[in-house]
Amino acid sequence: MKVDGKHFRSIWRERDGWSVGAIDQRRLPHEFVVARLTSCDDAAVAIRDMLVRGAPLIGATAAYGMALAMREDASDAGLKRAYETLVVARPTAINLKWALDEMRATLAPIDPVERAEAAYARADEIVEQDVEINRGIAANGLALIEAIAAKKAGETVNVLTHCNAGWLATVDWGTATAPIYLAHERGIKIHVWVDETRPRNQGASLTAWELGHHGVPHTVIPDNTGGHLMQHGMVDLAIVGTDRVAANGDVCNKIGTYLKALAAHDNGVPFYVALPSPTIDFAVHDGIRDIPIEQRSGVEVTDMTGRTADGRLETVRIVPENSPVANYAFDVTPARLVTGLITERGVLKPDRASLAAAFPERIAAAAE
Ligand SMILES: CSC[C@@H](O)[C@@H](O)C(=O)COP(=O)(O)O
Repeated sequence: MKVDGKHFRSIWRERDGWSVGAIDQRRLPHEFVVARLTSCDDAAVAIRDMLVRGAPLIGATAAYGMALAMREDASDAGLKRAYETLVVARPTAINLKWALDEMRATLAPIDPVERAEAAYARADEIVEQDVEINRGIAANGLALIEAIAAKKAGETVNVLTHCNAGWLATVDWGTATAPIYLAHERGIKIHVWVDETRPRNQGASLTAWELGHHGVPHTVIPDNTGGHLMQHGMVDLAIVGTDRVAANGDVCNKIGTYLKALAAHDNGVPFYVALPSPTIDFAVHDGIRDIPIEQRSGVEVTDMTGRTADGRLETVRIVPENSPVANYAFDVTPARLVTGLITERGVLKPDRASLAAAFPERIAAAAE
């Protein structure tokens, strides 16, 4: 998508042909800084420390991490070590394991001397595939927005989103934002309520940044505002992303998503989840019981970083010194609260039969 008129992706191969460039998302919205990853360890740290984040981008970074690892050591032991280093970088987004499994399936059967080249080629494919998938999500989600716009006879369509499931969380377009960007391109009047998304504020710092730089009208709201807006008819639909969808349609996403789904249900607001097929985990049958929920450092809760009036970046503590804090990074929204799953193969009912019918090849792979 565009940053002040110039097209960017969140990750790319650098001109040298082997190192990997990525926007350092820890620095946004205050500074636009590009990081250069030159080793498998760089990729693992970038994922762990959230220089890159968002389920599809985590997968893409891991794929390039495997390619970087194959330059260092393409032996069977090197392949195993790279897989094991990267797969533990973050626990919840299944796209990480999906991308690593894809890479390993490509690399394990071939001669080590060919592995580095093959790894870059497969990683590039994963990256391009992500963009294509998101274009599909954009087209399928657009139909939902167009239907609401038609009912509202040209009045602005108000979409609520949580966290950042935008182009920064993928390679390009985003998942939840893909239909929004396409609707905006098609001239539909659209406005986005952006949940700030405590504690890391991905909504306030990333979604607001990318929508603003692409020219999409939006308003940042504190996380607890959504229910009020829905009660007053100010939200036409919610679209969120996801880090893992279980085979039964349960949706794991950034902490707070569940509360928004409850508020949407109570107010008759359609609640959609946008996802690329690599986010479906057919090996998990009950999302609430079995999806691992990442717990992150309490510092993300106790401290906040921002720009001071005189332009300095400063971190301040907002919690009393001795108060314990908890930082569950994700929650699971039960399938019954989800209106539909916007995928590259259409808008699906959030249930086992619909997911299985749309992605039969993924079921077969999960059973192997
Ligand atoms: C298209 S990204 C979907 C999700 O990954 C997104 O909504 C989210 O929860 C991101 O969490 P994060 O902790 O910032 O990686």
